[in-house]
Amino acid sequence: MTSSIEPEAISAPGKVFLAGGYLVLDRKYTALVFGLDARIHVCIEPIQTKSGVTLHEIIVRSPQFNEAVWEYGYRLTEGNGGVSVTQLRASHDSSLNRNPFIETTLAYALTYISTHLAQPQPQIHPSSISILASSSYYSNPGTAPTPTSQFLNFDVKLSEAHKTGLGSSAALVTSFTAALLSHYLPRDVFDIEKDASLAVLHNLAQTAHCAAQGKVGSGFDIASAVYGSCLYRRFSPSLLEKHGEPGSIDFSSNLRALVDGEVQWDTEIRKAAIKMPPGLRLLMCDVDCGSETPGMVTKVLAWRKQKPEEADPIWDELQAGNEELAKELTKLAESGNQGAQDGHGRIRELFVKNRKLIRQMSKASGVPIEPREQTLLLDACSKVAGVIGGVVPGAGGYDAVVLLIEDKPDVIADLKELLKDWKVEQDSEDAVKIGNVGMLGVREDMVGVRREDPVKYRDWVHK
Ligand SMILES: Nc1ncnc2c1ncn2[C@@H]1O[C@H](COP(=O)(O)OP(=O)(O)OP(=O)(O)O)[C@@H](O)[C@H]1O
Ligand SMILES: C[C@@](O)(CCOP(=O)(O)O)CC(=O)O
Repeated sequence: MTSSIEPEAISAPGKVFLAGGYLVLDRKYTALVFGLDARIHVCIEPIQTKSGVTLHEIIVRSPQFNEAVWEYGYRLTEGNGGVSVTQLRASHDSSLNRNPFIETTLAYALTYISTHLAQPQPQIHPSSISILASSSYYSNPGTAPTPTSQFLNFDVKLSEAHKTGLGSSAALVTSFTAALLSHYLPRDVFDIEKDASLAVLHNLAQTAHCAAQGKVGSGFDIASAVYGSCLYRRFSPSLLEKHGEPGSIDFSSNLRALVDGEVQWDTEIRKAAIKMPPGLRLLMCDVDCGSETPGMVTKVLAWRKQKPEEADPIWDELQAGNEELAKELTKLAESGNQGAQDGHGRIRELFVKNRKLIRQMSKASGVPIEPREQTLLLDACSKVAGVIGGVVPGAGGYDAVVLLIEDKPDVIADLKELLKDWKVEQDSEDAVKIGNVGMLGVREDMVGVRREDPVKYRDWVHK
């Protein structure tokens, strides 16, 4: 079998989590996730070596950031342990600047690839990989190298970039995995246009992301990076507890069985269950102030365990509200926005009701999911004509708000005017000074992972 010697490029979308944060960590509940038109692109091409020279090296670059180059050596391990990856130093005394998402994804994807190539010595040729991200993933100002450039140069190190919370690691792991599989496997084994290959991609990206992230998430962000907007029910966490690590005995065959679905995945991804009605759109506002998701998750789950009698009714009511919201949006979309005459009354009510439950959850758990500052912001935005409703997305906190609005320039202009001088009153005891509130240039996009034309990235790849 021969793999592609042509460059390949793949992109995957970011996400906004409209409903079901915290609930979705439990398989009894679901989440409503929209993919966004902010994407992470990965372009891969072979490194040409002089004849007779055998290199086992993969170079990864993120050319929008300073010092963002990671070089890896790779080798097949004994005991069916798959491919192990070692980061190489640029020089003897330079320190390692690690990127756990790239390193882990590389080891998992190369291991899976090696199981499909000629045994006992699968040939994986050296390659060079470039990562390019839409500017809305980061709030740092950037400059366009040319007037028509699709991407910005941020001129900071990746560690200094301010994330806007659109799920950069999930979009990266998904597009990176898809680019490696498309490049190293023949089309009849992996073809991103085919459903069976999407399932392989989902399972592999989910497994690698979970390993790199420390097994904290529900996986909704990988599901939407692969499939786009969807109603999501997570997989059982026990699925990802037994495969071992790269280099451990039988990792290779365990991973192959897991990814190919020999071990049954119980994830539910329903694309048809969510749609955006024509004439409406999502709009995201980035609040220049961060929150720590893992710490919030730990606290909310601890409270739920301790006080199920308080938490369970909130979980059940929120789930009912979330399901109805998905149904209303889909019904409206399928009717071509018929029924919008009442100003989307039922959808408005559902936003209000769900927010009330989220505030109850915040108060009872002591976690600032919709803190007062965000309540004030959401209330003010919701009063702007043409705004149907809004929520704190995902885990909530101080990071962002997402609004459902009529897709009209006037509505956006009025919101811009409101946010221009937005300030939080400082009279409450817990007042956290939320910074500037900016609008992110993103909206929902139903499309998941897709193939791109590598020519688009030529200037960045050969920078
Ligand atoms: N352009 C990029 N190039 C290389 N690595 C990146 C890039 N963007 C993100 N990453 C990797 O993803 C990590 C950020 O992932 P993390 O899960 O913390 O945030 P996120 O997915 O954007 O946010 P959230 O889960 O809040 O939506 C970075 O530390 C880096 O390892
Ligand atoms: C709290 C949680 O349910 C959602 C987190 O969403 P976000 O990363 O804040 O968009 C965690 C998860 O599902 O992984």
